[in-house]
Amino acid sequence: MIKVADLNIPVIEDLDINNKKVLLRIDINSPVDRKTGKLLDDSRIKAHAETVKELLDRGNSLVIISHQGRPGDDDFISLEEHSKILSKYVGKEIEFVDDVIGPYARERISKLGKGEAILLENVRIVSEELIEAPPQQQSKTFLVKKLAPLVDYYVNDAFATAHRSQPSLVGFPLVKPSAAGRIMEKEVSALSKIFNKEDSPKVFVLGGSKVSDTLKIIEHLSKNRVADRILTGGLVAELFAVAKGINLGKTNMQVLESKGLLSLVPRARKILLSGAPLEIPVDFIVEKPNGELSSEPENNVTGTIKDIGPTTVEIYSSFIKEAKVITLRGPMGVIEDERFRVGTKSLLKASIESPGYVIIGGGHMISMLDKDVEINPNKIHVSTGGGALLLFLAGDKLPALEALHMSWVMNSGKS
Ligand SMILES: Nc1ncnc2c1ncn2[C@@H]1O[C@H](COP(=O)(O)OP(=O)(O)O)[C@@H](O)[C@H]1O
Ligand SMILES: O=C(OP(=O)(O)O)[C@H](O)COP(=O)(O)O
Repeated sequence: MIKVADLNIPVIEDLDINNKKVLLRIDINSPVDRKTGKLLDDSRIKAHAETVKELLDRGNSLVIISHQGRPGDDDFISLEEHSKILSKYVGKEIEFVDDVIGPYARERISKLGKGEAILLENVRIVSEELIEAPPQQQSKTFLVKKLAPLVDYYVNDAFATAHRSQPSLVGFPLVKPSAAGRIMEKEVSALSKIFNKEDSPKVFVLGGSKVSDTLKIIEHLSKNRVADRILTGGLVAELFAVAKGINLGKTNMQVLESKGLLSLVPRARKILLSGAPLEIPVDFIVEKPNGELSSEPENNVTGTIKDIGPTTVEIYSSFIKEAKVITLRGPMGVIEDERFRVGTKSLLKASIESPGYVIIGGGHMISMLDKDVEINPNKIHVSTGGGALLLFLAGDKLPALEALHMSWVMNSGKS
């Protein structure tokens, strides 16, 4: 059992999950190469292989579900490649089933033999999965009603999606005995130990392109007085620069507009006015229309912003050096292009070389960690989560954890 604030979260031992048919929700959402459609990083797949192996060793058969990307985005792809990589890490074939709730998937699940494991297609091809709603409502979705009767238990290992109240995360615990998987258990236990409210200064490095999510995170970090400094990069920084009244030039405004981000300017302004401890870059690496790269100050940007600039790296690194805990999520630039990895890599290096404890989250940030960096657990925690990690650290109750608690209360009669 793990305890998170007033929640009791059952783990595999609490339910004695052996020789059963288990629906296992994992998060193997990974960065995708836009040109080839291939996966750029398999850290999450490797991490979840551990839970898969253990459940199989306990004699269970597994129906594995996950999402990848969001409909409409380049990385919204099939899980077929994931199944091959997962098979490699588990050391046993995890058959890919090209269906989620249709007759083919249900037939395959019904015939699943002892010790077998299958991975269903990207659960977000079922449109219900995109809707966030309370667990009671999610437990009545087609997804839950079609799959739940075919399994004995539900195990949620998807810490990285624990902040979403979607059917595959919060619907099943209300209708099946449920437990947290090993990754969920390890993340929650490790983060609760590492992250003390009293340790300061706490520095957060927040970049990337999930701007709306990051605004929510910043609001929570700020409201709960968790962050001493928030260093912004990526599209998050661009939005705050605009909110501050800085002219980033026509091209960058067009980029923000095309991604629907300009509607977030009033919210970003409110965050700034509320006194959030927020820093924005003083310079950027930009790409000119002729392909030339240059470093430009924040108040004289002419090209397309692709990374934070060298002066920003220097200033941010000095804040990192003074921090007791550094949490990084979301890259500083367009890291798919090698030329724009310098900002992100430099801040990662500064964090690892600093005396503070380092928490690294989010698929893109993790993919920038050099493979030869030694991960000493007394110094670094590499989380499988990004948004979920940050909201957890900000003191939010994650819906997936709340649903597991509800399941425990319903099935054990204990609170
Ligand atoms: N200045 C920028 N302009 C456009 N995209 C950016 C910029 N900086 C970062 N990005 C994009 O952010 C994406 C990663 O962000 P995100 O998905 O939020 O990270 P995470 O893996 O933590 O979820 C990358 O695809 C990267 O290209
Ligand atoms: O990659 C994820 O989140 P993250 O980018 O915050 O780490 C999770 O798979 C959740 O994906 P979502 O933000 O599309 O719900």
